[in-house]
Order: sequence, then structure tokens, then C-alpha cells
Amino acid sequence: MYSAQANWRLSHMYQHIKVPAQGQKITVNADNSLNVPNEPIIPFIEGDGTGVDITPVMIKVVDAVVAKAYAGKKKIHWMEVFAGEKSTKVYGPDVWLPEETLSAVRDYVVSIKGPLTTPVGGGIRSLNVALRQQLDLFVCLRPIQYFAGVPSPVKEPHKTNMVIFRENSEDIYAGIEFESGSDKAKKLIKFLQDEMGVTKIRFPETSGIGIKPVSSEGTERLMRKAIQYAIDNDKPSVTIVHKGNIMKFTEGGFRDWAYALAQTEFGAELIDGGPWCQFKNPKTGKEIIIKDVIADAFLQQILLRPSEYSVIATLNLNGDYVSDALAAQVGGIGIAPGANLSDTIAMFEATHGTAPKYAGKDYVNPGSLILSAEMMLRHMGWTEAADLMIKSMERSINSKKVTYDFARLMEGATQVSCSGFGDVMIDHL
Ligand SMILES: NC(=O)C1=CN([C@@H]2O[C@H](COP(=O)(O)OP(=O)(O)OC[C@H]3O[C@@H](n4cnc5c(N)ncnc54)[C@H](OP(=O)(O)O)[C@@H]3O)[C@@H](O)[C@H]2O)C=CC1
Ligand SMILES: O=C(O)CCC(=O)C(=O)O
Ligand SMILES: [Mg+2]
Repeated sequence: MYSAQANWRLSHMYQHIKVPAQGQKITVNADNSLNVPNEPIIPFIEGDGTGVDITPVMIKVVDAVVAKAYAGKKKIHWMEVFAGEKSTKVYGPDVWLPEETLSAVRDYVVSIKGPLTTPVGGGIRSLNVALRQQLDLFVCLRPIQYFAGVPSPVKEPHKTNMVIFRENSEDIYAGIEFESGSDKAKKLIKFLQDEMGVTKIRFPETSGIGIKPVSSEGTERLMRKAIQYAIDNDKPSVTIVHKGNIMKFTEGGFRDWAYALAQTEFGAELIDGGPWCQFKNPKTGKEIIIKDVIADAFLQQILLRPSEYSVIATLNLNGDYVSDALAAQVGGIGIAPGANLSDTIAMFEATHGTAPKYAGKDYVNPGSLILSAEMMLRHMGWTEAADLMIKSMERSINSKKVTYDFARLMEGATQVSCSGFGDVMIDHL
């Protein structure tokens, strides 16, 4: 068990991270279950842009929810760790993702982060992607849930109820790219032409080149999690979303490996000769159908027939697009939570980015990060607190005291600030 003395020692292992004097680490058992003390230390990254607005509100709401749910017997001790622009201020101009942030997130097992900026075109590569890759957080889990009363552009938003399992470690996000005109791009294009018989690069002199690795191992570990989630949560189907007609050996491979895993590991049997297959949920006896759909068709079907889809397993880029599109159907990315998961480490974060035009204005919806914290509490087994948070979110939306994104579409709403919405949630506990 950790003591204040042990925390003091840990603090001195870090250059800038201050370990709270109170609280203990969450630890992982041999079967990957968690030991969560009553007073865990949770690292958080404030985030760039609107991170400065939403992160303190999330912390205030979580603290109030936990205090209420457990009458003061449980408490989170927050430990700030750094990434992005704040890191460059604390550690020096070129330090965007310090090694000690990675080790703290790894060591303390459960963490939460605000959004981090990635410049378009040149500049640093995504720190969000770097965190996922370096910690091998291979699942990006994004539930899409409708809260009654939230303004939506569709007529029947309650029919959209999906959970996205986005592969988080491969695909074009691996960052293997070579700039147009660079020596490396020229060398690679020459290799493709001379050694690989490639004749279809339309403008070889001016092409940038990107590489899209997709593996059977990467697909299988993602699909295994998606199917297990369907089993544990009594879901009727898992849909593999891909563009395998065009990208045959990457997205097509993903589809084939995902189907194969359902058959070999879960005993799924072909329906009418396949490729769809099904197996009985060992926990409920109900059938779970494994099916697939090509990504462009999927994007129209989620609008036209959303109730036909439940758990979604997809690749990194598709998952990025699909998560914002589905979030829009249930009210937008102001209320879209998420988690990045490995078998042991969990880092929670909103689906949206830094929304720079609103940074520091106490304006945006903190709902996505608050609901990401709700996922975190549930992951820790603090179900009473998580349930209370959902109730408070429902009651707050029902009160129509909401941030600008909802207020502009909601009749009779009172617009409140980002921190104001946090206070509304605390009032409704
Ligand atoms: N995981 C992460 O950290 C992510 C980081 N990013 C990064 O964020 C930066 C900005 O990206 P951008 O494409 O503008 O996308 P953003 O998600 O930051 O913002 C796009 C729009 O979404 C709406 N929005 C975003 N956050 C909220 C919120 N909390 N409440 C209500 N509405 C919200 C706003 O819409 P409106 O204008 O209608 O008010 C905003 O203009 C980029 O550098 C990008 O790389 C992007 C996504 C994820
Ligand atoms: O890393 C980024 O800047 C963007 C990532 C993103 O859009 C996402 O993960 O949804
Ligand atoms: Mg995105």
C-alpha cells in the first residue's frame, strides 16, 4: 500500500510532475482486473485550446459526483501531467510529450486528457496519436448515446445507439508519409516503379506518399474486444466497417481477419453461405450477428436505418470520420465521450478537438469530457458515481440550462457558460 512517504519518493523521480501527498496508485492484477483504492491518484492532461475551459469543469463535477455517491468515503487525487503547448512551457520549447508523462500514464494505469492541437500540413505529428501508439492503446472506444431533449438534426435520434471500436494503432495514422519532392518520396516512388512494377502513380514527380499498414494481429485484437463487448453488454450485432472493395489487402484484410476471428475464437457459423455469421451469446443465449458493410454505404445507412447497427468495428481513419458523424446525429461533438484502451492501461478523452476559436472563453460544452470521466468511473468499478453522473446529465439537459451548441437549437433554453453547465450538473446531483 502506498504511503505519503512513498508518494514523496515518487515525486522525486519526476522532473515536473508533482505526485499528490495523499492517495494511492491503481494497480493491475494478473487477470488484467484493477485494484482501485478508495483514494486513487489519477493523472490528467489539461489539453490545448478549450482544454483550459473544460478540464477544470470536468474535475469539479467528478469530485462532486464522487463525494455525493460515496458520502466522502472515496476521493480522487488529481495529478497533472503535461503534453502539448503547456508541456513546452513547463519543459522547454521543443518538449511536446515528455517521457515522464508517458511513464506516469503507464504507471498510474487510468488517466484522462483534454484535446491536443495538431497543425495541418507541416509541424509536429499528432500527440494524441503518439500517446495511443506509444502506450499501445489499441482500442478507441466511442459510445454514441442519445440523451432525451438534446437537439438533433435527425427525426428519431433515440434510434442511434452504437458503440464504435476504432482500431487505434495502425492504418494511415501510423504516420509513414513522405513529402512531395523530398528525397525519400522520390526514392520510394522509384523503388515502387523499378522494383515493384507500379505504373499507376499518376503524377510521380509531384506525389506525396503515405503508407497504410493493417495487420492480422492488429485487426484480431480489436475485433476480439468488440465481440467481447457485445457479449458482456447483450448487444445483437457487430458490424465490420471497411473499404475493402478498393483497398483489398488492408481494409479487405481487416474484414476477412475480423470474420475469421469471430469463427475461430467465438464459434460463429456462416449464415446462408456467409460472409455474415452468427453465434449464441454464452451469457444470454441470444444470437449475435457478425456482419460487414462498406464504409460509404455505412455513412448513409446510419442516417437512414441507424437501429440496424449496434457495435461497430472499424479501422483508424474510418473510425475517426464515423465517430464525428454519429456524434452529430445525437447532438454533436459537445457530448461525445471516448476512451483509449489497451488490455491494462486506459486513457479517457473526448471525441472533439481543441476548438481554438473558443479557447479560454468559458464557452464550450464540457459534456464530452464529463461523459469521458463517466466512462472512467465505470471502468474503475465506481458504478454508483457513474450512474449518478448520467442522471445529473439527463436532469441538466432537461432543465434546458445548456451551453451554446445546444441552446442555439433548443426552444426555450437558457444559455450557460462552460463552467455554468458544470454548476448546473452539480445542482442536479
Ligand atoms: N483527441 C484530440 O485531442 C483531438 C484533437 N483535434 C485537434 O483539434 C484541433 C481543432 O480541430 P477542429 O477540426 O477544429 O475540430 P474541433 O473538434 O476542435 O472543433 C470543430 C467544431 O466542433 C464544435 N466543438 C468542438 N468542441 C466542442 C465543445 N466542447 N462543445 C461544443 N462544440 C464543440 C465547434 O463547432 P461550432 O463551430 O459549430 O461551434 C467547433 O468549431 C486540430 O488541431 C485537431 O487536430 C481534433 C480532434 C480530436
Ligand atoms: O490527433 C488529432 O489531432 C486528431 C485526432 C482525432 O480527430 C481523433 O482522434 O478523433
Ligand atoms: Mg476525430
